[in-house]
Amino acid sequence: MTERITITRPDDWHLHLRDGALLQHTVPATARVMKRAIIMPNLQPPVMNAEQALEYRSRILSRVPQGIHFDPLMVLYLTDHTTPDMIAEAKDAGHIVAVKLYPAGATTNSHSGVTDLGKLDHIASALAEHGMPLLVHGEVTHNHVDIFDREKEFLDTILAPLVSRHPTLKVVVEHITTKDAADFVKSQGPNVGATITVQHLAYNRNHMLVGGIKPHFYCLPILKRNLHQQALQDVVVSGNAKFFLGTDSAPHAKGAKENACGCAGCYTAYGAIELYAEIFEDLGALDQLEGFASFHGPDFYGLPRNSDEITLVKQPWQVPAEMPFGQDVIVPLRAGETLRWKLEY
Ligand SMILES: NC(=O)N[C@@H](CC(=O)O)C(=O)O
Ligand SMILES: [Zn+2]
Ligand SMILES: [Zn+2]
Repeated sequence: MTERITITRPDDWHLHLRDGALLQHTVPATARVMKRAIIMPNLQPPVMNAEQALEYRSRILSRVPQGIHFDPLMVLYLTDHTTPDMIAEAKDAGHIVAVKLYPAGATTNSHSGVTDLGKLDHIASALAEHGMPLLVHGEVTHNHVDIFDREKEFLDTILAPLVSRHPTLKVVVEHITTKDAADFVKSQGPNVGATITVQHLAYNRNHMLVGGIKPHFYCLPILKRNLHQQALQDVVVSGNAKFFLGTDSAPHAKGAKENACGCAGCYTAYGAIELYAEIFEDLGALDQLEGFASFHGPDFYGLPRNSDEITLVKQPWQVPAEMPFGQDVIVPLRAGETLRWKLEY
């Protein structure tokens, strides 16, 4: 039985840090283990231009614990008013590596997102020209499309046509949840990749809905049926380099989750690599963890792989029932449960 694993230091290619007082919790939780993270721009108001992105980056850096080198990779939030010039400016500013597409109304703080998904060609061309990836929350928002079908519908009606019109555009399908998305990404060229979260590997909709509704499993895109979970597990076990670690750690205070209208998002950053290690071990694929967590992401983004390492040891520890979160508390994914792997400091 493996008791200890050492891998190249990982990065998180999809992370929500929030802002203000919450950064004192969220930044150290990720910076303890990840060298870099793609910082999602869905603040209120969103991070829409280079200046806002660099200001947000300094607020994040001011919360990095001493002695740790953490590099937040910033992202612009695409709105109906984003112009190719704003993209060029972001590229020139440095530290801004991608642009994020939220279909308006698809998820948390997406109301400023794109309302007409058919009008993205000028943005796609600018991104392709600058070699900047388009990161997508891949769900349509039409009322008549069932919430469990929204990812597939987005791929079929929006993304596949967009990618075929812009064959050199780099696209990351974020937090994929379906076999359809895994198959779509596999069928495309090396310019199309995907992030996969802990919760979509570890759970399916039964975990959320059988025996009582469990709001801490509610995230978007929503957990799907088990055959989709299985398809995601299969791609990570296969070691396919198009798929990489993106926690989508999306913290919301306990009261906002345990609510008649609960927010979407799971908080996993506190134990991200430990949670993935457990799943990979359960899948008999611990040997694939390093590629998924540390190689495939930088290779896709065209960034260097990290040069230092981390070690995980088999040392069971109990996840707290709650953690401090500004004036509030947060309930982490796997609250009160025992995790098998621990980061060795
Ligand atoms: N994934 C989620 O359920 N929530 C994210 C938004 C997102 O990534 O879609 C959040 O910001 O809370
Ligand atoms: Zn999303
Ligand atoms: Zn997210």
